[in-house]
Amino acid sequence: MNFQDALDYSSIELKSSSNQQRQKSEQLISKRSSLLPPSTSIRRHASLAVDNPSQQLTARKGSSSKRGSVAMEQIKKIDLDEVYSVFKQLGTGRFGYVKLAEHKQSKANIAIKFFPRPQIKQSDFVREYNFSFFLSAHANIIDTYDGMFQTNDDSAFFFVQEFCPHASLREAVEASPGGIGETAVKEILSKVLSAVEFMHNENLVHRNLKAENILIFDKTNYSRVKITDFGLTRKIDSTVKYLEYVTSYHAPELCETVVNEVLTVKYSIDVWALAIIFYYCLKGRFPWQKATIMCKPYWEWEQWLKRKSPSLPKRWDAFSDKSLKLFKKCFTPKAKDRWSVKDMRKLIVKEKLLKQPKSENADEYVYYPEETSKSDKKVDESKAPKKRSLIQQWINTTLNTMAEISEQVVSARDE
Ligand SMILES: Nc1ncnc2c1ncn2[C@@H]1O[C@H](COP(=O)(O)OP(=O)(O)OP(=O)(O)O)[C@@H](O)[C@H]1O
Repeated sequence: MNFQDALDYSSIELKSSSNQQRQKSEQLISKRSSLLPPSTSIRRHASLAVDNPSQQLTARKGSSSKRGSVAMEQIKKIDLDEVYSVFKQLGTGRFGYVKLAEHKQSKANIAIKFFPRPQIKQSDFVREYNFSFFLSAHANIIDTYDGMFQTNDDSAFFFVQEFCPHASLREAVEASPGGIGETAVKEILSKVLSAVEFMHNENLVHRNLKAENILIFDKTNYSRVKITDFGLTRKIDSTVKYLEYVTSYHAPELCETVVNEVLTVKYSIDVWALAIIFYYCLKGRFPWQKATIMCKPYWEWEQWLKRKSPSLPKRWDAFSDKSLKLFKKCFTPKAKDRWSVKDMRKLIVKEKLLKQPKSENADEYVYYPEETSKSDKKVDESKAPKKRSLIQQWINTTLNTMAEISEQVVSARDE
């Protein structure tokens, strides 16, 4: 079996045509991966990855034992240029950068994820490697090859992954500003949800699901789609510090940044991010910048959800009733009431997602001012008092919140 065969082999498991085979593969995978490592474990047979990635990948897929030693030990040093020809940068993030490289011996293209030292702690690198390696058993999770290394000059830790020759979901959506369409969404999301469901079954929460971390290997029919980046992955119910930044993917409970406080990790964090990805793929934009009442589109959604506002904002118009049901169940501020990934998958696979094919003008906003034609004006005038009162409500709520915050700041200062 050559390297490419080994890669293909890795993706056969959940892609077999019959359901029976698929169930069998799922059982096999879940049996193998119930041996997830403790967060600081280290594997001992690191040199294999450098010698021959195809052999070690095949070995890993066939291996029944995956748990390594728990002790921290010296990570093997490698002369990078001896083993790999390192080419262009594929991407960069907060924790490191990913480069395209060729494994000299097998001539296979691979991706190397670097973690610069001393900024990145060894324990963080080891944890990410372990999660990445052990989760690779799933067909919709990036393959990580066996072995943790550091460069000879001590400048970085690194591990090796399969290379995705195409772009991430983010680039795919950016290339289709009105959304990538219902068929593509079903294909992509069913695979992403299958991968996340697998993680949740293993009591793990990804915590960094976003379009950039969904890699598309096949742009024509989206048959190979994989999730990546397990740097923030944690066990369910573990406690973590609040992140220092907030993005459009973050649930409301993550946006209430409280300095020095900790947060308990829950599956509902992933569920919220997946619903954002679902919206983003279908519409080509995010529903809001941040899930806080200071952000008007989010505030409007919450008002509608709490039945304080009778009308759903226009930007939700294109979605079918079933999609709206999904949003109601996933975009609820009460984290414990949110749907599971399994519920999401069932609905997305089975149901109609959009009301009708998107027309160019169907989309209102989020960040653009709305243009009203003369014929629309009549209708708008009749609705004007309601709209004004909603805006007034929003202003009042925002002002009240700001007043509360400044009171807290003043009392904290006085103390
Ligand atoms: N195997 C791969 N093949 C091709 N491109 C990749 C691969 N792995 C990562 N990338 C690209 O590199 C980017 C950064 O990788 P990754 O998300 O793993 O880094 P990170 O530092 O953990 O990022 P973040 O700040 O999001 O946590 C990805 O968004 C993706 O576009």
